[in-house]
Amino acid sequence: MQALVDAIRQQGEILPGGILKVDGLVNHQLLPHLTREMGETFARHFAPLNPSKIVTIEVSGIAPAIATAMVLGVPMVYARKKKPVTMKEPIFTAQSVSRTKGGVVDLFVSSEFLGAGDRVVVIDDFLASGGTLRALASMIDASGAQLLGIGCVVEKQFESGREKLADLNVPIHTLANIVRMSEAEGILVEAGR
Ligand SMILES: O=P(O)(O)OC[C@H]1O[C@H](OP(=O)(O)OP(=O)(O)O)[C@H](O)[C@@H]1O
Ligand SMILES: O=c1[nH]c(=O)c2nc[nH]c2[nH]1
Repeated sequence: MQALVDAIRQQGEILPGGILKVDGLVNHQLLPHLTREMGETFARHFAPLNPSKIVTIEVSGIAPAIATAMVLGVPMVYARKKKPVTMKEPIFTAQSVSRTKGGVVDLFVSSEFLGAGDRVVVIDDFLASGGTLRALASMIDASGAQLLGIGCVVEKQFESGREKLADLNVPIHTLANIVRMSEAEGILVEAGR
């Protein structure tokens, strides 16, 4: 997605620990035209799989996920990181490591909104080590739903998440790919894959 690649080139910043800051378009401020195009692009890519639901993780996955769900006309469910009193049992849960806040986080999805018969496409903001998507995939599996594919806005190729998730046997589609980044070289970003 060329507009996203251009925006990352313009706004992306390298932070310590191999973190790419794109707060101006993905993780703090959202740009409607860019978010809409993300949704349209994911929807075009995954529509042939005929998903019944889009699943993501709060908080930064929500915007691209709802943009995709709106085009496809299916519900979007997001895994919560704190269990509210309203959440009905049984609940599917897993743990992941937050890359931007540190520490282990719990993920919760109620069986009220995910279960056997659901055909799921997962949409998230970042594919880095793949740990968060692994955790979400385990919850989808536990629910009896079928995982059809994974879409991420930004892939950090140098963290090899795609290879680590290969055993899930589902297509992974990303919109921008960070091949590598360093203070010396800057951010080498190309179209997703
Ligand atoms: O592939 P991984 O190494 O697991 O990294 C990707 C995850 O890291 C971020 O979550 P984080 O908790 O940092 O942020 P968020 O609250 O902004 O969604 C991002 O939203 C992905 O879910
Ligand atoms: O804002 C972010 N920047 C990153 O580099 C990253 N990696 C995983 N999750 C991330 N979130």
